[in-house]
Amino acid sequence: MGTQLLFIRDDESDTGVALPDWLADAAVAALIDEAMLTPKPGLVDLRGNGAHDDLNWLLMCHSARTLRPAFLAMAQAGQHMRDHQALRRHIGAAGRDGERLMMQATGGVNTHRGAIWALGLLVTAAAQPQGAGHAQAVAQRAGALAQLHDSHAPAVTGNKGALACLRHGVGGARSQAQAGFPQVTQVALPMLRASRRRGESEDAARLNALLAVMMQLDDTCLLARGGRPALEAAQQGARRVLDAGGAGSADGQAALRALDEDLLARRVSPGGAADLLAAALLLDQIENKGINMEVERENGTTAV
Ligand SMILES: CC(C)(COP(=O)(O)OP(=O)(O)OC[C@H]1O[C@@H](n2cnc3c(N)ncnc32)[C@H](O[C@H]2O[C@H](COP(=O)(O)OP(=O)(O)OP(=O)(O)O)[C@@H](O)[C@H]2O)[C@@H]1O)[C@@H](O)C(=O)NCCC(=O)NCCS
Ligand SMILES: Nc1ncnc2[nH]cnc12
Repeated sequence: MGTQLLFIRDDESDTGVALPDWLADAAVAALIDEAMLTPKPGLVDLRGNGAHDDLNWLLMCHSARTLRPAFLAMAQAGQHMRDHQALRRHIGAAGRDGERLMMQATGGVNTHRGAIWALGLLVTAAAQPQGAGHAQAVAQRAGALAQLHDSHAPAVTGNKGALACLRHGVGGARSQAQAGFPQVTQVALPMLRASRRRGESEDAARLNALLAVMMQLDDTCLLARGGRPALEAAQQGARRVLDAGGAGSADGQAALRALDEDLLARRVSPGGAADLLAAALLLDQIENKGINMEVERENGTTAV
């Protein structure tokens, strides 16, 4: 039923919180939930810094909170700006401001560049008053925004992800967004929900969603640090965990430990897949809110 719902587009939702504020809080919460999910292969989690010398989960959470004003600015623009080209330029500037805030807050460590991009586009699209609020529709609108040219963006970023795209002939974060986040809507969310339906714990469901994305994603974090061998090791290792029963089973947990050890030995981590898990957790919150509102409408308790 959730996929048929229209999202409430008023400035004030049922809880009295303006929609852009709610979306900014939801984006920050999704990033914190991702950072704290444990045990993730190669990534920062509650156990430690994974394959990263300069990261830990407290820094990831601090970075996430620092990004709230950037997500709020993007959601507010999505709610009020009707000219899509102008909106694209506006959120591009807000995204670059967010990157500067992140770098200041972390002392120059890249904690969330990919997440600012993905979740920034999604909060903008979710706040747009035209169109439906279910995950697929929000991701498609976000993809349409990502396809628009931002005339103020630097032609070449020189970032490691962009270089990895050129060297290995993959699309990376930019293509994933421009395609409407298929790894989020067609892989992560279905796995999250299927695991929940099977009665698995929320952590196991989220880990399974991460692993499902890892199996297929052209993750430029892995490519930049470890080339094709690292990407293939991560993809095959993720498949082995899921084939063994996933993060909720004893065999799956053993395979997950082996994958973690392999990625740590290679000093690589699936940072792009982690960002897309956070994007899935954000869209999950958005759809749940739509569903709750529909229930309240049916009960006659919320005027829409
Ligand atoms: C279009 C942009 C994404 C620009 O990206 P660019 O091409 O310049 O490359 P990167 O910024 O390097 O890569 C993008 C990040 O996206 C994540 N990612 C990787 N692969 C994918 C994928 N296939 N799909 C989705 N997302 C992907 C990944 O981010 C995570 O990794 C980062 C940590 O990496 P790490 O290697 O540890 O850190 P580094 O410091 O880079 O290296 P070391 O020195 O430590 O080895 C972390 O950020 C995670 O989030 C990629 O890194 C976009 O950013 C852009 O154009 N922005 C401009 C503003 C804008 O237009 N915004 C629009 C509204 S938001
Ligand atoms: N948990 C995490 N560890 C390392 N890099 C990341 N990028 C996004 N989330 C991450």
